[in-house]
Formats: sequence, C-alpha cells, structure tokens
Amino acid sequence: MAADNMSLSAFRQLATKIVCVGRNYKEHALELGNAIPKKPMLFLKSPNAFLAEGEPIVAPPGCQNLHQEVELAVVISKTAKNVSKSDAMSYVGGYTVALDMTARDFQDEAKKSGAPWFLAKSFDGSCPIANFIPKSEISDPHNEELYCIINGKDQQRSRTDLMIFDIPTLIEYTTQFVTLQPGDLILTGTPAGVTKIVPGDVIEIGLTGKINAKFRVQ
Ligand SMILES: O=C([O-])CC(=O)C(=O)O
Ligand SMILES: [Mg+2]
Repeated sequence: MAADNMSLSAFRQLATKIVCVGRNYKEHALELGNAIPKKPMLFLKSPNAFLAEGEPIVAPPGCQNLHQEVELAVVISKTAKNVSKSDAMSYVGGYTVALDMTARDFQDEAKKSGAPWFLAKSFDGSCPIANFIPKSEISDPHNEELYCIINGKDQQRSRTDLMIFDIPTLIEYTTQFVTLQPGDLILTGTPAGVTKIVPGDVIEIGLTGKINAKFRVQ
C-alpha cells in the first residue's frame, strides 16, 4: 500500500509500536515540575493502545487521575534505521493527531520508585487517534496549531514550532536505537494544559483547519 495514502485502519494494522516523546514542550515539562530535557526522552506504547473515533476512552482499573495529552503524531512510511536528520522527512508518510492518555497517579507512583511508566501510558485504549493526514496536506509540520477542547472549552492549544526537538531530530535520534517500520507512530509530545478527565467528558482534538476527532470518556 502506498504509505502516503493510508487509511486509519491500515496504519493501525501495520504499526508495531508507538514511540512517544516526553517533555518536548517547555511549558508542559514545567507544569508537571519536570526539568527541560537535554536529549529526547522516549517511551513506548504498544498497538493495543490504539482507539478509533466512536470507541470510548476508559480509565485503567484503579486509576484516580486520568489525564489527556494531545500530540501531533508522525506516521512512518518505510523501514527506518540510522536515518540522518537531512533524510528524515522522506521516511514520513503522513500525520495524525493522537491523545497520549496517561494514568497520572500511576506515573507519579512509578516516578517515585523509579519504576517503568508502562501501565501509566500503555494500557488498552490509551492512544485515541484521529484519521490519517497525507504528508502532501502538511507542507510544514512545525507550522501547525494543535488543539484539545474538553466539553466545548479550550484546554490545550499550541503552535507545533514550540517543540524542543523537531521531527527530523526525533527520527534521527530514535532510529539510532530502534528500527521504525511502516505504520509506526511517533507521538511528538504534548503542550501545556493537561488536566484530569472524568466520565462523561467529551474530548475534541485536532490540527486547526486540517483534522478533528471527538472522543467520549466512559
Ligand atoms: O507524561 C508526560 O508528562 C510526558 C509526556 O508524555 C509528554 O510530555 O507528552
Ligand atoms: Mg505525552
């Protein structure tokens, strides 16, 4: 399948991993009391995390503080290993907007004990995604506006040029360690404005003028 013409279900089936970037927007790192990273901070979600529009967001068992994190996601189009910054954009097939749903209480506990973030970040349904946007529709992914509206009110809204590490840097850094495969996603980190999500909330995410998706919390 042509990677620049993928449907949501196609990349969802192809993806073997969702590489997530943490603390890639200064204001978000600061709002949670974290330091600004000196190199990309990465963690992983498994494809079990994917959730499409129409499916409900459900907190994992025992979670008392579920947060939303809207993020621009990059869809990888071809096998990528040791890719240089200058070549990196040729490995991008398109984009989408995703939610990095986070069990913040699980994460806080893990941070304290030095344990992995796996259950805080990669529970089933922890990555709601909008539809695929072909690369041809976004000439500069660092010149877009990302938003998250909760129950009709703006909760997150940011320009993507505020990313600390840009997309070529993230691809170069990641592929030194990990081979990215067609359909894999890179979630590029969330801007400021994360908050507690409760049952009944309606979360709308998108890129202004390009794409929008709506999710209900169960
Ligand atoms: O949990 C966090 O704050 C790290 C993260 O995913 C982000 O910055 O997008
Ligand atoms: Mg995140």
